[in-house]
Amino acid sequence: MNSRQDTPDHKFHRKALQVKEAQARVIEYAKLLDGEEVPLNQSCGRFLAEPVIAPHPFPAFNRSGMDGYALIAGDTKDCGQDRVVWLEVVDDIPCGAVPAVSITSGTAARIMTGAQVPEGADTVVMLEITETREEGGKSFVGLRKPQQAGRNITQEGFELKEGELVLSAGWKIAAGEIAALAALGVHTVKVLRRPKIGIFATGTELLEVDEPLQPGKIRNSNSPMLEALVRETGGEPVMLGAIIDDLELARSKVQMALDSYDMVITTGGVSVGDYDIMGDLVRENSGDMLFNKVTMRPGSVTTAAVRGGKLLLALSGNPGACFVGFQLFARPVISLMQGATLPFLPEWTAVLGADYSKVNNYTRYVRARLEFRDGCLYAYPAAIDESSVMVTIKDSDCLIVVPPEERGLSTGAKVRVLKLPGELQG
Ligand SMILES: Nc1nc2c(c(=O)[nH]1)N[C@H]1C(S)=C(S)[C@@H](COP(=O)(O)OP(=O)(O)OC[C@H]3O[C@@H](n4cnc5c(N)ncnc54)[C@H](O)[C@@H]3O)O[C@H]1N2
Ligand code: MOO
Ligand SMILES: [Mg+2]
Repeated sequence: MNSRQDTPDHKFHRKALQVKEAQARVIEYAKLLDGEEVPLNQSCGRFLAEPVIAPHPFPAFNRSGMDGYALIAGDTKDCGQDRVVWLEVVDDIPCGAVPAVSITSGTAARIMTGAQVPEGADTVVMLEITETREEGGKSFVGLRKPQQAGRNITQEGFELKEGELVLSAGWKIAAGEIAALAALGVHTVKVLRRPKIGIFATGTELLEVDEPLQPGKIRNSNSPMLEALVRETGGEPVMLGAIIDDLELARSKVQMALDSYDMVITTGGVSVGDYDIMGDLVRENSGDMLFNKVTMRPGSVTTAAVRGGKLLLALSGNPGACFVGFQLFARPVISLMQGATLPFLPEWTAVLGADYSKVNNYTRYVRARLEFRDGCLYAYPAAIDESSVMVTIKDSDCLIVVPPEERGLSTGAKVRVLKLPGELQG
């Protein structure tokens, strides 16, 4: 293990990358995963592995939009307030039935909303403007107003033609997509596999969440946070626990995780301290290293490496830095692996709701709360947002991007914000 005496100089000399450049380096390793069939009711939030083509028109038949009578509009041209035209009712078509006969001049069919319009009929007249009579064992429908052809009928294929592209590959499935797939009889869907993300923490100070507090120790809050973040991003977290600050242990854990999973995320031990073993581990095989410093705060020590084509993202142990590091680097990779086309956090413009005075030579990602007021979006920076602070992560729905060396920002300033996933808190 390192001691202060034998700390090599190069440990301190890190080349800092801009966030955009660091993101470009990691997303190169976001390889698209293979597809898998899932039942339709489990496909929400997944990305299609292949396009969906309509196997039949939708609707599949000319559909009545009203409860009424299907008839030929031309038959009603001589109608008037005092001139009722009577048509013989030759069929009764509830939803789900197939018309028994075609409509010819002088006849009509009683029909319900959603039922198949019979051949020959070119309009449906709603019940409310009709009258009926029985005569000689026959039913008749009477009309006092001329009707237009084409009314209250949805043509076959109005929404989708047979063979039409319904959803392209890479499309994210939500409720509307599920409705379309269900209507077309697509009961299993080929989606891209969820990436398996191995997660472990390093730190001799770490206790399990269910352990009683001990002097000098803290509970491992980053691992469960990362687990939730991976899940939120559509990945499948694989929890590999926490290890003490031991280089040998970390090395074998990283190797095992990279062999088994699509990507590995660690937290802790990436700075220059005596026990920052993850930093050492990545540096010892420096050919694999993508970066170990980024011009951002929090998370300047965020480190990434590639081994066997797989990405190892070593995030800081400081909770704020761990969170921001995930959002900027892990999220786009996990999203791209599933076929997402917009993998980065959406960028919005907001008005700063309170002064922000911290100045930095790196870009700052400030946790903030968004609020819509009078048609305007305001961003309120968290009262405490240091890298080591955990408690205000829960209060934030965005990260304000404060450019480097900005001389402090005043209330009312226009700011760029990265919108975090989820609803705005009330
Ligand atoms: N001499 C220097 N010291 C530090 C520098 C520097 O440039 N020179 N950078 C600072 C910055 S910036 C950060 S950020 C931190 C990064 O620390 P590490 O990533 O090496 O993380 P640790 O040393 O392991 O822990 C830092 C902090 O976070 C707590 N921690 C760690 N793991 C967890 C976890 N799983 N759950 C909750 N909290 C965790 C840990 O106890 C420490 O308090 O370094 C600065 N130092
Ligand atoms: O990495 Mo540290 O979070 O820049 O403060
Ligand atoms: Mg450290």
